[in-house]
Amino acid sequence: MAEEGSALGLAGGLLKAAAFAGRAHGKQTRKGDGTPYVNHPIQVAEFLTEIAGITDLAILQAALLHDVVEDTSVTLADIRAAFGDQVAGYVQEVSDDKSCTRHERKAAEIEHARTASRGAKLIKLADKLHNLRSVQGTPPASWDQHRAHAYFGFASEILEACRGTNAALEAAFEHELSQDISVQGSAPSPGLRSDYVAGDWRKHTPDA
Ligand SMILES: Nc1nc2c(ncn2[C@@H]2O[C@H](COP(=O)(O)OP(=O)(O)O)[C@@H](OP(=O)(O)OP(=O)(O)O)[C@H]2O)c(=O)[nH]1
Repeated sequence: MAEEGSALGLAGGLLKAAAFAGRAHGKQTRKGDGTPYVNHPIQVAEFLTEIAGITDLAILQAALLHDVVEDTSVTLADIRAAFGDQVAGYVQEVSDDKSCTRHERKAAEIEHARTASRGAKLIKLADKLHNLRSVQGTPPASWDQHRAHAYFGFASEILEACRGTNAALEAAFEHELSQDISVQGSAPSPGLRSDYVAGDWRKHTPDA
């Protein structure tokens, strides 16, 4: 078996988590472009290496697995058994409670981000950065311009909650927030509205 920390050990650890996530997400697709859902956690892990310069295997594995407990039948105990306590801990930190309403869940997500570990904050930032790019490229079909602006506002609150974690990732996030969006033929306007006030995301995000 490859030694942990060796190049082969790191590659093996990453591939093990990617394969696990692929099996767990199965035929799930992204809401916007209908591509396999697993593309999202893979992209999140890539942002962490490419933009943030992260090489910590546990953080990268948790990025690959970050939606598995929230969105599939896999449990934290399964993650712990396959990847250990540290990875399971990060996944727990970034998993939302799907039994709550959408407003409760999103408010809790912002609140938890403030006190999350550095690893969990890195994953949150990369996760929302990819979602922002998805909204710009192919937003979920049911979203209008207001809903897209609401998501950018919500994401900006996640950014503020995670400030001071990684300068390059935060700069990429800020850049994304300032980019124009145009949904369903609306006139392009900066994703994060200049008059956005904390909590405004609730106005155009249905609670259920
Ligand atoms: N922007 C975008 N989002 C998509 C797409 N496909 C699935 N999603 C998921 O939809 C969520 C945003 O939709 P909302 O209506 O605000 O939230 P909800 O699905 O959790 O109720 C994101 O969750 P999240 O909690 O913000 O992030 P995550 O941790 O679940 O990834 C994201 O994961 C897509 O193509 N584009």
